[in-house]
Amino acid sequence: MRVDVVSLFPEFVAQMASHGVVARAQERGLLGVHGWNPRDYAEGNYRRVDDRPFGGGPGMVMLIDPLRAALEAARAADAAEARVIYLTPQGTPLTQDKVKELAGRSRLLLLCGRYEGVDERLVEAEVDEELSIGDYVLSGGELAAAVLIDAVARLQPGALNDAESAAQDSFEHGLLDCPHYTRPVEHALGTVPDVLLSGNHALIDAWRRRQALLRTWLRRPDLVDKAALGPEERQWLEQAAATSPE
Ligand SMILES: CN(C)c1ccccc1CNc1ccc(C(N)=O)cn1
Repeated sequence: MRVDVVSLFPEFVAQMASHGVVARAQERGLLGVHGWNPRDYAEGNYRRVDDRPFGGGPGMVMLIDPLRAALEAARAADAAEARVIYLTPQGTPLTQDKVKELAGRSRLLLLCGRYEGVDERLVEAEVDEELSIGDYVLSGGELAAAVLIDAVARLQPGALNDAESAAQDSFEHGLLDCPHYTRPVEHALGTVPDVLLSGNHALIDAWRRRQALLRTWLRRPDLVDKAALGPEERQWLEQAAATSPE
């Protein structure tokens, strides 16, 4: 998968892509991340990339032409068609299902806004979809782009080894993850649930699934409704709900 990022701080995203799973995915040729700075395409000796908003008000708006030129340069760098995504608080909330859909594409072009955002005419002409990583405001779209890059990188076949993909699996089924424990067994902070020391993997898997279900039910009931629970899991939850102190 190729990801091009249009940003006034391309080194920001390149930095994030040079660590951990994303860096390894790049080393394995599973992913390529490329930055494009609109300032490199800005005219005039001040190389303006923003200007004051029509209608007045505080802040600045990103100019169309430097962004458009950066987008065109990014498109021209590879023959594959790119899905153009604008990261913005006004976007559709990003979910794991959307991440899975995007991870299957061959090319993404991420537009990162700064200031008060981008001239709407550029958005209408160039953007395929607007996505938000959550209901909060950041000083730029770069962090949101980094989140999206990380999430799609993990889903590239060959990006994760078996242990890491286990961590991925929990949310894959729309549930929260179960608790995790490691050495030592005895600690001032407490002990480890016996079942995890039993070596009985059927029991351990059942315990983990129930813990994930219980946590999801307690912390994110909205996810329980969406998760495709088996009849036995739904029945178990009803029992837990009946006995839970809540
Ligand atoms: C400067 N702002 C407010 C802005 C305004 C319009 C577009 C982009 C930005 C960049 N900021 C962002 C971007 C994304 C998210 C998110 N929730 O995905 C939060 N903030």
